Amino acid sequence: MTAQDHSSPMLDIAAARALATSLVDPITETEDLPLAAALGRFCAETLHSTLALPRRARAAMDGFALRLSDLRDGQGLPIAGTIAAGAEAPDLPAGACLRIFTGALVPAGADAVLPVEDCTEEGATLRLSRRPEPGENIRAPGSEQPAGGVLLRAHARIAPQHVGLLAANGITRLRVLRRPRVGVFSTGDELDAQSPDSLPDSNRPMLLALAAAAGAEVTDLGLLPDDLPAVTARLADLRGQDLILTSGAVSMGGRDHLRPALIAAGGRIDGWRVAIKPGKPILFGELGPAAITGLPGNPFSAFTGFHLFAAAQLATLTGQIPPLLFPLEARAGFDWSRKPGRGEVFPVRLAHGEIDGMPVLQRLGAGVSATLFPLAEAEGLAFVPAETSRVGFGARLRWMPFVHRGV
Ligand SMILES: Nc1nc2c(c(=O)[nH]1)N[C@H]1C(S)=C(S)[C@@H](COP(=O)(O)OP(=O)(O)OC[C@H]3O[C@@H](n4cnc5c(N)ncnc54)[C@H](O)[C@@H]3O)O[C@H]1N2
Ligand code: MOO
Repeated sequence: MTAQDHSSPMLDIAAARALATSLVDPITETEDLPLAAALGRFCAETLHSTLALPRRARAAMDGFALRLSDLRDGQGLPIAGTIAAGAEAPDLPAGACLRIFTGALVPAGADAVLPVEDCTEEGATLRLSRRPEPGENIRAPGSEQPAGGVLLRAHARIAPQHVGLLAANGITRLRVLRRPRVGVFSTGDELDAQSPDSLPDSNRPMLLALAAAAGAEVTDLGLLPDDLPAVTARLADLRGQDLILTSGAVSMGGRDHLRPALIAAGGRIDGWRVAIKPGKPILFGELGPAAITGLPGNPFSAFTGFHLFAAAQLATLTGQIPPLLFPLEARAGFDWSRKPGRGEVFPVRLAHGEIDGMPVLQRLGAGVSATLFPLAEAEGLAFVPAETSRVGFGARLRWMPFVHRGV
């Protein structure tokens, strides 16, 4: 595709996602890390448990370990002692019971632990208010985790619960993928602090933050000016990124230099423009070994473009299948008439209450892509298909909450 090609048809969302992800390859380089440094990283290999847990029978409640065959109706049991936490348990003496605490080793010979709530102590004698079931409140060896079970699959993102599970299995180091390297440019002389009517650059810090939250090692590549030779030279010099994100300069205007600069710098344009609102002017390309995704300049369009396409590229880089878009169902807590023609993404938050057992979403903002203000209170993004002309109160909606997957 050339930089002048304004007539090529717009991609639909699925085709654009497929194209975007086809431009990146899963990372294969790995590094070895201590468990404490692995949060948010992607596991390089499937980890299996080497132990069945618990290794030995342990009490599930504070109470008394006893042998069911010692119980006689109406008779108590002498309390022969206490099993201290962390201590080796003595054998259970014949005809007696032992005081035991949650997690302590069950003494050999005991086949139930009766909780303190179900007995009373009369001096050194235990009175039982009921007969326990065989095995009651005993965590049997291997009952919680099999040996050889999967602890963490290759490419899973390491979340706090994985840190706990691996620690419980005595794993203190693990092999993770190197982070995807993402460089972010913004474009436009109006963002230069020296210009007379300068605007704050919101997209670059936001895209750096989005990529970092998705697990990338991010590099701030700065601001590209509205000058074709200068943009070309900056792109031609670029090394060491897996994915380059830009915002702005990708539409039709005379200052929209990204496409010609990418070609002049030796790159390729693989796709341009997606049938979606907002975010139509978006570019998918390559620059040397890196993919380059040119997001629109309007800040909300850059934000949605990241969620729809760049997030899928990052998932692919880390060996994952990109998650489904808008996987959850909810009901509209608003009535909205719109112009059909393009699928539309808009910010939402959860309203109080439910309709037919489903969460209710409130639409935020007025569909203006130049502002991030509606995101102040947003909890996710919802989607309506191209043909929809009205979303009535209570209508079904698809949406995706903002979550940093797996962490
Ligand atoms: N004739 C046409 N004009 C426009 C079209 C079109 O199809 N034909 N598309 C419109 C749409 S939709 C969008 S979105 C914008 C996107 O254009 P660009 O990607 O080329 O973005 P810019 O023109 O560079 O900037 C647009 C807007 O966003 C502001 N901006 C840019 N970068 C940042 C940043 N890092 N932080 C904050 N704000 C930023 C910029 O100042 C402009 O206001 O084009 C429409 N026009
Ligand atoms: O599609 Mo633009 O991205 O409307 O704002």
